[in-house]
Order: sequence, then structure tokens, then C-alpha cells
Amino acid sequence: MIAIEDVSKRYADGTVAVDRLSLQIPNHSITVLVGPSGCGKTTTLRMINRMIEPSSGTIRVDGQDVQRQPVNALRRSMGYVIQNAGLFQHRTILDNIATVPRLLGWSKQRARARAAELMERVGLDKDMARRYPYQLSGGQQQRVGVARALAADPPILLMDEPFSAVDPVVRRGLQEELLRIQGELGKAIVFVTHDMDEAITIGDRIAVLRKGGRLAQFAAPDELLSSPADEFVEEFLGGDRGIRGLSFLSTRDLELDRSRVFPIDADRQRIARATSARPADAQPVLVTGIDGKPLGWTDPAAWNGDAGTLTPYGQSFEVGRDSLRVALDRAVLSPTGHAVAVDGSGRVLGIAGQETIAAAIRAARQRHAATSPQGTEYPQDPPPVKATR
Ligand SMILES: Nc1ncnc2c1ncn2[C@@H]1O[C@H](COP(=O)(O)OP(=O)(O)OP(=O)(O)O)[C@@H](O)[C@H]1O
Repeated sequence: MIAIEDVSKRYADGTVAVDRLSLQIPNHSITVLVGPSGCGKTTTLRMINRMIEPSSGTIRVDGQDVQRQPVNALRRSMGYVIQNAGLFQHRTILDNIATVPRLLGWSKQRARARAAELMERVGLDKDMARRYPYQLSGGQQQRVGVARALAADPPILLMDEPFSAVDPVVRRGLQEELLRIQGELGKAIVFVTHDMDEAITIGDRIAVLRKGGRLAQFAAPDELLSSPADEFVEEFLGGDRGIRGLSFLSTRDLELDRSRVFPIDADRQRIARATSARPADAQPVLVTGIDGKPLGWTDPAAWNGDAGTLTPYGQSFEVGRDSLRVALDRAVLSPTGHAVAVDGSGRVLGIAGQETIAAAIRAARQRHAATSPQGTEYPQDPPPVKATR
């Protein structure tokens, strides 16, 4: 949908911010521009809505050269979200969100009704409608920024480090919210960040830029992690790209042990019988409630049926939804070295030890090596839901 063709930007002082950049940014997807400070990310983004004019090259949206379009109409067809939200301080939250519909000539009533609808969509309480931006937290202001950008239902959303100024927990929530909204609306989103983790979490495709605004690599996150184009990209990805790559491996085929899972009302003799024949009988068993949900670990020999004596199981992972990275993380943090696998409603499906998970990782890589034309390390299994990377 957005075609950046051989675009350069040289500022008046001679700085070359972008150098012969070409990128095809598809519809219904999130394309992330990432790279070190000063590599031309913001300049690239702003050339799309003509806040900055390129020195050479062409940018087309749906085949139309943006240079030939009236700048106001062009900008209204693209939502724009920036760091710290950039809200109008003297306008209420509702009127902030209603800004573009009002500019488009909607009646006050219609624009406000649309704004109220969007507040709900981005997870803002109705009560906030009459407040002013200074009466909201940073994270809430960012939600208003996203709602304002979406108000006129533009097909394109340009986002420049929108979540950089909030703390990591709020940031994670905003990323998940963006993915949820994108799942419903399917915009063409161009998202600038300097944070590789953020890029991997939300990007369908990632363009890594190097200083001087040159493209180092343009690829899907799993491809980037498994086959960085050169040392610059590899260094930018960081030292733990192997672990990060596990985010793209599904837990769907992970072998689960069900023999060490018992409901709280199970006969204690039965538990002892089922576990004593095994060499690993010193290992604990997982006790579930009668609803099948996990309660905690116990040593089978010492189990007296009292839920109060169980060792907390920490966090579980959802089979099929969570990645092997999540499963491995749960196992590493588990007091028993085993991760608890649950289904979508939180009922236990089994447990998986670190060795089992490591074997699944090896198998997934071998499967991939056998089928991949490039022989890259990670399989192209349908990736798990992004929010769980
Ligand atoms: N108006 C300007 N005049 C001259 N040079 C500029 C101007 N705006 C940006 N630059 C320079 O162009 C280069 C690219 O800047 P840009 O803001 O696009 O980078 P960025 O990748 O978004 O950086 P950051 O991550 O730090 O926001 C930088 O070297 C910057 O100093």
C-alpha cells in the first residue's frame, strides 16, 4: 500500500538523514522502522505524510504519488501518534479525540459520539471524557493519542515512538492493546521505535536502518532473528537472539507428562502407586483443584491432602497460544524445573520439564532445517499469538 521508492532526504545543513531508501509497506500489517538514534526513522515516517518533503525519490500510497496530493487531505487520511501523545491541553479528552472528525466537517454531536466509541475501543473509562490531558496518566494519554489518530478511520496509522515515555508494564499493555485493535481494524501501521523488543513484539515486518538512513535489512521478526543480514544487524539484535527466536516456536506439539498430575481429591494410595514405580519418584507431583486448574506442587510421599501445604506453581503457559520461549521461562522459574501446561480455560493439560522443552526446540529446528530453502535456524510454524512473545 505504501511504496517508498529510492527516497533520500538531505537537510539544509547537508545532513543526509535518509539515503536512497526503498520499502514496500503492505496493507493490514504493522511495519516497524527500527535502528539507532539518528538513523532517519522519524524523517522517513514524516515524509510519508509530508511533514517533511523528500529531496528525491517518490512515495506512493495505493499507487498515488503523495507529492501530487493536497497536503491537508493527505494528512487526514493518515492517523499520526507521537511520544507523549501531543494532546491539546486546553481541550477535554472527548474533544481531543473528536478533532479530526470536526476538521472533516462532522457535526459536534456525531464527532463526540465517535470519540466516545473510540474511548471504549482503546480501553479508556467513560468518566475520563470530560477531563483534561493533565488529569490523565502518561499511559492513559497515549491511549487518547491512539484514539485521536483512529477517529476518522484512516487506512494508515503513523506512530513515532508512541510508547517510549511510559514504564515497561504500561508499555506492554499498550503494545497488547495495539495488537488487539489491529486485529479488529487491520490498518497499515508504520511504527517507529529504537527498541528491538518492541519491534519483535508488534512487527509483522521490521526494517532495520543504519546511520545515514540506509536500509540494513527488511524482514519478518523470526527471519531477522535467525538470519541477520550482517554484523550491524546482529549486534543491534543483541546477544540473546537465540532465546528471542524461541518466541516463534509453538508449544502445540510439546510432549506433556500427565502421569504426575492429580486432582486434590485423588486417593493418596493411588498417587503413591503411580509415582513410586518411577526412577524419578523424588520429583513432586502437581495437584489440581476439582475444576482441573493448578493448585501447586507436592512431594508425593509427604502429601496429606491439605492444599495449604502445596508449593506455589508460579505461572502456567497455554498450549498452542504461548511460545516455547514462554514455556522455557516458566520451567526455569518453576521450583520443580517443570512448567505447567494449561488449555484456554486454565485447566491443566500436563507438565513439561526443561529437558522435554529443550528436546522440542531441537526437533523444531531440525524440522525447519529439513524444509527451509535457506537452512535458517527457526521454523516457519504458524507463530503463536504475538502478545505472548
Ligand atoms: N531539521 C533538521 N536539520 C538538519 N538535520 C536534521 C534535521 N532533522 C533531523 N536531522 C538529522 O537527521 C538525522 C536523522 O534524524 P531523525 O530524527 O530522522 O532520526 P531518528 O532515527 O528518528 O532518531 P531518534 O531515534 O534519535 O529519534 C539525524 O542525524 C538528525 O540530527
